[in-house]
Amino acid sequence: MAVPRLELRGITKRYPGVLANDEVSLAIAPGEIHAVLGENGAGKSTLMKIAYGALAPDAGQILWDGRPVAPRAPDDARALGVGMVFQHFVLFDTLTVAQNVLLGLPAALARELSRGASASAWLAPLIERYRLDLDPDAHVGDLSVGEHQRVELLRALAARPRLLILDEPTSVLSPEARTALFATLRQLAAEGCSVAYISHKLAEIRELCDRCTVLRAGRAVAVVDPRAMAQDELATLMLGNAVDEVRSASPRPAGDPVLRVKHLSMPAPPGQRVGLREVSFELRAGEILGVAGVSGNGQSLLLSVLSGEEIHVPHDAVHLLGHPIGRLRPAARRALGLRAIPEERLGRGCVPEMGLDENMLLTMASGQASSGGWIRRRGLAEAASRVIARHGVRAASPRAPARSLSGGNLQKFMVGRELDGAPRVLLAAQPTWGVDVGAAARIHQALIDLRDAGGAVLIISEDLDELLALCDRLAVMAGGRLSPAVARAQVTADMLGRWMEGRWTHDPA
Ligand SMILES: Nc1ncnc2c1ncn2[C@@H]1O[C@H](COP(=O)(O)OP(=O)(O)OP(=O)(O)O)[C@@H](O)[C@H]1O
Repeated sequence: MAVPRLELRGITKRYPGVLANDEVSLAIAPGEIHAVLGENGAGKSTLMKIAYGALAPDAGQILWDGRPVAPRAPDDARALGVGMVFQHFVLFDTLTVAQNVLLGLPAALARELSRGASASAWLAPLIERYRLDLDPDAHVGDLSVGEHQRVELLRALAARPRLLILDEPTSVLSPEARTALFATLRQLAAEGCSVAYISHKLAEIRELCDRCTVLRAGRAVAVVDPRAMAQDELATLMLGNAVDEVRSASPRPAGDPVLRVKHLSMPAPPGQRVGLREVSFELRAGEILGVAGVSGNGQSLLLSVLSGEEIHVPHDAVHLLGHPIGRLRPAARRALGLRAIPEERLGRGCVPEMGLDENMLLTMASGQASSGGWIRRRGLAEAASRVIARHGVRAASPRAPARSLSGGNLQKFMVGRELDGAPRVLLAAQPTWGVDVGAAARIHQALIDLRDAGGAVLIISEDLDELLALCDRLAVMAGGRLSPAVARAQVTADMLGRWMEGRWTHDPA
C-alpha cells in the first residue's frame, strides 16, 4: 500500500472494568472506503473516537500520512483533515443549514469564509457537487431525517476532509437516501478522500467497501476484502460463530383484537412537522403487525400516543384489552400489560447517568420495585442481572451507568427489560437499531416467541427486510396517515414503494 492516510498502531484503551481496544492496528489508504466491523461492544466507536481526537488512547501510535500525530481534541483532528459524522445528529433545529455548517467549521476556515461571499453562496457549489439537494437557508427543524443526515455530511465536507469517518450512517435512511449517500461516498473516494465506515449492515459493507477490518472483543482479528466473502462468512468472522437461525412456530390464526385505534387525529406537536390523520387499526393477540415508512411521517407521534407519553387525545380513540386508554399515563397502561420500546435509547428509554439497575425502575410495576415505600436496590440489581444474562448484554456490572454501554448493548438491554415484563402487548420502535447481526437474530427470535405465546407485537421500523421477515401483517405510514394493514403474503415491493409515498386507494375504516 502507498503511505496510508491514517494508520493506527497498537492502540489500547481501557475503561473501568473493560478493555475496549487491545493493541488494535488499522490502516486506511488514500481514496479507500474501509469498513470497521464488529459485534456490539467490540470497540469500533472507541477506536474511531481516538482517530478523531475525541478520546486519548492509553497506548499506541497514530500516524497521519506516515507522520506520528497526537490529536488531543477533535479540533486537532479536524485541522489535520479528519471529519466525523456521528450516529446521533448534533444539529441546532432553530438555525439554518448554513449556520449549522458554519458552527462546525475549524476557526481558520470560518474566518476565511466570513471575509468572502455569504455562507449560503459558498455552500451552494458544494451542495451541487455532491448532489446533496439542500437549501442552505432552510431551518434544520423543518427538515426530514434524511435531510438532517445530509446536513451532517455537508458540515463534514465543508471542512474539506481527507478522511471521513461515518458511524452507522444509514440506520435512519430510506433506500433512496442510502443510494444517494453511497454515490456521494464513492465520488469522495474517487477524489482521494478516505472513508472509514462503521456499520452492522453486512450487505452494505459488501456493496460499498474496498476493505474491512474486523474487531472482536477489542482486538483486530482480520483484514479482508468484503466483496470476496459471503455475508454469513463475514458474520462468522465477526462473531466467532454462525448466526442463529430464527425459528417460528407454524402460523396460527390471530386471536381477538387487543389494541384498537379508531379515527385518531391530532395536530403536529411543536417542533414536529407531521400530526396524525384519521389513523385506524387493530392489533390482535398472537400477531406481529408492522408499520413501515420513512421516519418523520408520524410514527414517533403514534408510538407516543399508544405508550401514553402523549395523552392529549380522546380517551376512547385508543382501546387496550377492551379499556379506553387514550388519557391514561404510561404506568397505568403498563399495569394493563402494555410495554413500549422507544426509538431514542438515551433520554427516553434510559437515563444515561443512572445504573442499569436503576434504569430497571423506569418501567417496573411499583409493587415489584419497592416494599414499604423503600426501593429495593438488591431486587433491581438482580432484575438487571437477569436481563444482562438472558439477552447477552455486555456491561461491566448491573450497576454500570447506561451511558457506559456501547450503543447496541444498550438497545439489547432496553429490549430485554421490556420483554422480561411479560407484556401482553409490546410496541417496539426500531427494535434492532444499531444492533449486530447476532443480537438482531436473538431479538427477532424473542419477538416471535412472544407472538407464538399469544402476545401482540407492533413493530415500527424503517428496515423493510426486518418487517418482511417478522410481520404477519404490514401497514405503511405516510404524511401522518396509516394505510390498511395487509397480510404479509400479499405485500409486494412495488406496493410498499407506492404506499410509502402515501398512494393507497382506500383508508382503513
Ligand atoms: N464511557 C465509557 N465508560 C465505560 N465503558 C465504556 C465507555 N464507552 C465505551 N465503553 C465500553 O467499551 C466497550 C467498547 O465500546 P464501543 O462503543 O467502542 O463498542 P462498539 O463496537 O462501537 O459497539 P456498538 O456496535 O454497540 O456501537 C464496550 O464494552 C463499552 O461498554
